[in-house]
Amino acid sequence: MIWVIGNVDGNSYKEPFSKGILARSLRVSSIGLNQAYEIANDIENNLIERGISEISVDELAKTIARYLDTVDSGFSKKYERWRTVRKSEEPLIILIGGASGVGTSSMAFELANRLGLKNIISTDMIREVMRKIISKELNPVIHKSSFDAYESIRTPAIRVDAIIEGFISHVDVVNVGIEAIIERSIKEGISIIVEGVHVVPGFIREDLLNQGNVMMFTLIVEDEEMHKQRFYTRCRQPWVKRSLEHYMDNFSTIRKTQNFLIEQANIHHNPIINNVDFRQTIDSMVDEIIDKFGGESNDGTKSI
Ligand SMILES: Nc1ncnc2c1ncn2[C@@H]1O[C@H](COP(=O)(O)OP(=O)(O)OP(=O)(O)O)[C@@H](O)[C@H]1O
Ligand SMILES: O=C(O)[C@@H](CO)OP(=O)(O)O
Repeated sequence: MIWVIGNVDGNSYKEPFSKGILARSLRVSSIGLNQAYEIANDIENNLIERGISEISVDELAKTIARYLDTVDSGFSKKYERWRTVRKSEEPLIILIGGASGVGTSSMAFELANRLGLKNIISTDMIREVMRKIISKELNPVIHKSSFDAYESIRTPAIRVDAIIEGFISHVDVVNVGIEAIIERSIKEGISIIVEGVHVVPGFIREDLLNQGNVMMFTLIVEDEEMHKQRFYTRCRQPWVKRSLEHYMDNFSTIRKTQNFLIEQANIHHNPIINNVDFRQTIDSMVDEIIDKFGGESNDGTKSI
């Protein structure tokens, strides 16, 4: 057996070498699952051939980077820069917003898998807790969907557009919960992905966004027909209880909320990703994260 020796706060620990853990850690470099397992297998065989029974985490990481370099220098650069992000003392907090149906929950799940993150929270769940605390009488808008919240605004719309007014009132309440999650994650050092329609650029406190490794993305689906299809695919799953009708009846207002999200993302210089191909979406998010927090690449450029 090969032992991997690590160090936490000056205390060393050892654990058995795991091909599964190694393979998963390679996924961040956009290496497919099969190739990642083949590489992990090769690296293990190489260690056995060299008669190594103990290896430090740093030495193992160097061995992996050297191996990846022989396959594709892009892989090794990405791998090493991701390690810089992982070694940061600050947790990674990724916020993924987007209008209903564009794929925030699906992409959060895929990204967590790619990065090996264990915590995902949906803003719909934060809202659900709030609905138990705040009565419909006190705050009717959060008891609606983000896109039809305008139907419950008590005071007449002050802004020109009632749909956006309703959306803002709805998001504003849930945002309090999002900020609490970010505060707690920073305080406890927990890396997390927060996803949902309530993640809107310009709403979350700047001082929180500037702390630690916080990164926000806005997902969109530019093509109307494709966006519509997403609701069909979601409702096709037998366990999904959301009614297709609710989203189809409100499709034009959902698109309006997407336009508002795009405007906000542009004003606040947040990355916008057109979520067409899921691999490309995840690759773009990973690249943006590594570019922002992974330091300079070896050749001095910021792009990967
Ligand atoms: N890049 C993609 N390619 C193909 N299908 C996708 C992609 N992203 C999401 N989908 C599919 O679109 C549907 C809607 O996605 P999802 O439920 O993740 O949206 P959402 O933004 O979380 O919606 P809501 O905010 O209303 O909960 C799902 O069936 C999902 O599998
Ligand atoms: O408010 C919304 O836009 C959606 C987001 O998922 O929630 P629900 O469909 O549960 O109303």
